Formats: sequence, C-alpha cells, structure tokens
Amino acid sequence: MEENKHPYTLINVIGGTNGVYEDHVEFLEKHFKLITMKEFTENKQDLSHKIKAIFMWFHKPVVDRDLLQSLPNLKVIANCGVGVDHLDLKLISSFGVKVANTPFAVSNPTADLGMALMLASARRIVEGHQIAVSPDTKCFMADWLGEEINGATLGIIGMGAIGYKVAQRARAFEMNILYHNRSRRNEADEQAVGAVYCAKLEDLLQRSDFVILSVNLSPQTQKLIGRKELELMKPTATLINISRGQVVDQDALVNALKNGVIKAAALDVTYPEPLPRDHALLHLKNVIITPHLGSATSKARYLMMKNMVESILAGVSGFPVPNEVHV
Ligand SMILES: O=C(O)[C@H](O)CO
Repeated sequence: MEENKHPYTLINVIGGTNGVYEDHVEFLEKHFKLITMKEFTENKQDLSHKIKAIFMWFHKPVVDRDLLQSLPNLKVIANCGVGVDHLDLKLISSFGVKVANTPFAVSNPTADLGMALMLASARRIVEGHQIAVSPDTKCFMADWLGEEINGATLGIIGMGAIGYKVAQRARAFEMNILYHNRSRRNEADEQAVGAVYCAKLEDLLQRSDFVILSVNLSPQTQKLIGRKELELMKPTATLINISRGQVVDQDALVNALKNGVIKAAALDVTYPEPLPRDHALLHLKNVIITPHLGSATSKARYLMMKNMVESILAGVSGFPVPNEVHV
C-alpha cells in the first residue's frame, strides 16, 4: 500500500472485544495504512509524524494531551457512535483537530432497542423466558400478567434523532407521546408523530407510564434523574435508559426500585459498565439490564465504520468533514 495515497490511521488493537472487528479490517485497509496502538507505542519516533487520523472504536484509543502532543500531523478523529462524552472536545480542537461521529448509523437500532426494553419490561419477557426454560415449570399461560403499551403514555426525554425515532415507533404502537427537549421541535415534526411538548420535565414525569431517556451526556444532563425526579413519577411507571448511565443517579434509582417509588427499570446503560457483580441493580427482580446494545447490529456497525472512513478521508484531504461535531 502506497504511503502517499493512504493516510496513516491510528486504531485500537485489532481483534478482541473492544477491537475493530477482524472482518472489517480488510475494508479499512483499502483506505488506510493502519497502525495499531501497539505498533505506535513501539515505533513512536518513526510514526508520530505520519499519523493523520484516529479511528476511535468504542472509546479506544484514549485521546489525551500526551497522545495529541505526540501526533503533530493529526487532522481528524472519527468516533464510532453518536456519544462523544468521553472526548475532551475543547482540548482536541485546541490542537486544530476535528472530531466526527456517526449519528445516522445508530439512531434506528438504538430506538429499536428502547422499544424492545419497554416491551420486554411491560410484558415480562425476561421472567417469561426463565419460566419457560426452567426444569420446574409445569404450567404455561398462568398468572404472568404484564401491561399493554397501547394507550399508555410515553415520556421521551431528549428528542434528538434517537428520541424522534422512538416517537415514530411508539406512534405505531398507539401510545400517547410526551416529550421534553432543550428546544421544541417544529409543528410538522410534532404532528407527524403526535408528540406533545412538555416545557417542564416535572410535567412529563408526572404524566408518563413509561419514561425513556435519550439525551446526550453533558454537565446539564448528568444525574438529570435523581430522587426528586423519581418521586414525581407514577408508582406504576417504568424508566428506560438508552442514553448514558450517568444521566441517572443510580443510588436514587436503586432506592426507588426497592421501595415501590417506581415500578421497574430497563437499562441498556449503567455507570460503570459493566456494573460490579454485587451491584444492587443486578439483583432486583424489577430491573432488566442489557450490555449497551444500542448500536449493536451488524448493519449499524458496518455503517458506523463506513461513515468514519468517509469523515477521515475528507478530514485528511482538507474537505469539510461529514458529521463533524462542533465544540
Ligand atoms: O454513542 C453511541 O452511539 C453508542 O453508545 C455507541 O454504541
């Protein structure tokens, strides 16, 4: 592969659970001369001036001041996924480096997962599976009653791309939809999904049977849902989190779930991930937890990688970077 045709790109070590999938490597190698973190660490002197881009797959490699200082020709960091809360955008931009994410690749699968969690909790899918496979089970179709979501009220907190996709799906399930967002959506958007804006978060919390979190993590949304907010929810309500674990005060959530303040929680994200094995959330019957599966589909992962490649190619060639995240 000719060096002058292909930007050198620093990636996380190939393979392993946090690595770039091995079957993606062939695709990446068509566009880049890939340098793994290991190769970089072992040959810093030779490589540091050559690397122009970072392919950041699930928060790796860690981009800190030291790494930025050792890459004087770095132009662009492509992050897989939409959330960039693990990146210090101001620091990165002070080095003249651009950041891009992949919002369009993740919005459908993450919204799907939000619906899956809501339905799984409402219809007791996880308990049902355990009953169905248990050697002691003799009786099917017994008293494992759940709730129907049609006609119920869904409160969506964070009506960005993912929140809106959730609303589209919830409409098809004939739910009543409330939403709270930094800025109100235009009338056409609201009407298309039948969503009603709640300027006050309190209002949405009091009226919803299901509350779903689809906000970005920021200083404003850290512990957005704490004791006070949980107490405003109905005792029959379920909290679903597909955003970031830190958006919820987990100690307050554990208390609320233990004491019947709310009925249940369905969480794709926690803090930390994974939770320590003795964490109370892992042992409560009214909790479902999935291991951050929001964007975990083959289609999304392929699209993420494709979008990242496009952003890197544009960034290293001095063109506007698709999906650039501005500070
Ligand atoms: O930020 C995102 O898009 C997801 O959490 C990564 O899968």
